[in-house]
Amino acid sequence: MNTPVLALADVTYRRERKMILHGVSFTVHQGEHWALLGPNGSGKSTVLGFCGAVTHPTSGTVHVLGEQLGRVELQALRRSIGHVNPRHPLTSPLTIREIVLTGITGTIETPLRWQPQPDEADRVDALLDTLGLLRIAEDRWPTLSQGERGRTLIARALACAPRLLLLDEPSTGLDLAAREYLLETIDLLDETHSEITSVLVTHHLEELPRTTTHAVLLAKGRVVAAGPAETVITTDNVSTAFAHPIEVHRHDARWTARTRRATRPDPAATH
Ligand SMILES: Nc1ncnc2c1ncn2[C@@H]1O[C@H](COP(=O)(O)OP(=O)(O)OP(=O)(O)O)[C@@H](O)[C@H]1O
Repeated sequence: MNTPVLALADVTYRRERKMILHGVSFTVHQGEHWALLGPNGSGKSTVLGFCGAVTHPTSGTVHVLGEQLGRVELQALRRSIGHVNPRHPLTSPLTIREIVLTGITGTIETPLRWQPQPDEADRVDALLDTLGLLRIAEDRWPTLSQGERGRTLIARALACAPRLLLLDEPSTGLDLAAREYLLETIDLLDETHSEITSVLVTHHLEELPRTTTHAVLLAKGRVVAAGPAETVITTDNVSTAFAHPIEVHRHDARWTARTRRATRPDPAATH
């Protein structure tokens, strides 16, 4: 078996005397698409911080792209990781094309006097095309819809040709049509960038792309279940994680969740 893309083994994380993660373990292999699920405060962002080589665990081990955190220069490792953060801290009114180019420089703004090489410009154009942004490539960030911003940030994350793509609640703030377009775009990456491994964080099962292969369900800093999506995202596991009776359904590779209603006597039934 190939070296895992991510391997968390018995990871704990403590901040200001508070235990945030208690023995989290899961392993991600190349080409898999993982979802990190759980209620508010369950530890999803903290786990994503390890996946992105941003934070070190308090104990346990984290291997990212074969390197153990704590024994490797994080900056170098991060160059192989594309991170889609909906709170992208851009302040200047860059165009979509300029923003995607900052994925190559690894910066938020365009570096002074930096010009892309012809092959880099071509790569960015190809990404703009894949993500349906070529026609509006000169539109500027402040004028973009949330959906256009989401797709721009995915193109930016892919510009450095990453091996691992992290998507932190990419559907936040999107209307129904924009969410569906974004999810279709993420599904398309399974064809256009089949070598990429991804981890997507969300609270909502409806926001899981069809191409999701695996999931980790967290609650209060512990793993409720981890593994193939269809064995993890079940009525029982989701109800346990969210401490609420939730009924989970899967149809056409998409998930839905709603409160499980107590069975009431059928008034039409005869006794
Ligand atoms: N630096 C910190 N200091 C103290 N507590 C922290 C720190 N970072 C996170 N926490 C706490 O750790 C817990 C897990 O936080 P985390 O942001 O990882 O959860 P989450 O599942 O991503 O939540 P949400 O869905 O609300 O974004 C929360 O209770 C949070 O308040």
